[in-house]
Amino acid sequence: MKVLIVDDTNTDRLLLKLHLTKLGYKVIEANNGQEAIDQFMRHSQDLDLVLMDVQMPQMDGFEAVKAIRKAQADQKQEWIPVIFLSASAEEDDVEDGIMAGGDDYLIKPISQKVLSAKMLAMQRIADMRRRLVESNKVLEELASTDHLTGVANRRAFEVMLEREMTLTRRYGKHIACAIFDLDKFKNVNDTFGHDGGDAVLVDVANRIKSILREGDIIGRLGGEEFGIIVANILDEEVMAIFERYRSVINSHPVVHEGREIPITTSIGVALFTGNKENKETLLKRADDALYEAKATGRNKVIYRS
Ligand SMILES: Nc1nc2c(ncn2[C@@H]2O[C@H](COP(=O)(O)OP(=O)(O)OP(=O)(O)O)[C@@H](O)[C@H]2O)c(=O)[nH]1
Repeated sequence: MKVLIVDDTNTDRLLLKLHLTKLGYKVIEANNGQEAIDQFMRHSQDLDLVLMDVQMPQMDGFEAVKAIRKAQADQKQEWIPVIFLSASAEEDDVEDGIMAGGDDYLIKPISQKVLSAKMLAMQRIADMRRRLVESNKVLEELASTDHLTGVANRRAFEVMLEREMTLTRRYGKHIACAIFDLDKFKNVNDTFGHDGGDAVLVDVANRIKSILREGDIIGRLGGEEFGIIVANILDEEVMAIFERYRSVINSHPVVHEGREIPITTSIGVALFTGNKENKETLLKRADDALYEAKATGRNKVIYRS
């Protein structure tokens, strides 16, 4: 557990540090309110607890914690517990401390026994918080991943598309948004079973990933449909890039349980150049191009600039 000790009195700070280091905690220090804010911001990723003196010149502990809580909220950071340390045992001060964003309030001189017990309680909270952050990460990943192919699902793909469109509007580099739809996929399922169909979807996702440039994005939009975003693309490159994708998919059959499954895809592409268009209309243009590819024979790329 990593602890930030804030105290303007050197001896108090060093005694606390000595005690906590002996108990096995990692300690960082600050000797005034502003330094506490700076240290907090610098270490917020792995800090577990702040022990904050209240009476300090210039900026007192309450003010420092208020500023820390505000910065934390602005940057959507996790809550890190704060214990105030004060010589004042006034009830109003305890209340002010909690209102300022503290989680506990200890009265100086602090008994080592009480401090050790409080540290143990804070350790439990820190462990719980860490587990929560981990599970949130896993949940977030599950909520944004297609479970069959492991690529982004439609929701996550659309979020990334929106972000890429914002970047295009800001920096002017164009993006291509494409929809891939496997041809006659119903036949694949009918002939090779649902497992065969699933194996094709996984293989196709892997083939796309194998030639995806860094920074480009793949998602499964649903069924046998994938979305691709190619960033920083020039108008004259579009056809060659997507012909390459088409050929990596139809170059050789997918092998499932010893049987070969031939596969082709139709691709509709639309270019986004930073105009007022939104993601729905961009996807619609790609979808219209895809419809044209399907209607005019499949296994081809149709591009709408
Ligand atoms: N195996 C498998 N099949 C799926 C999955 N999701 C959708 N499908 C199937 O994909 C097929 C899509 O068929 P259609 O929309 O008729 O299109 P298609 O046969 O690919 O024909 P075209 O798109 O016109 O070339 C349906 O049979 C769906 O059941 C999936 O996760 N796994």
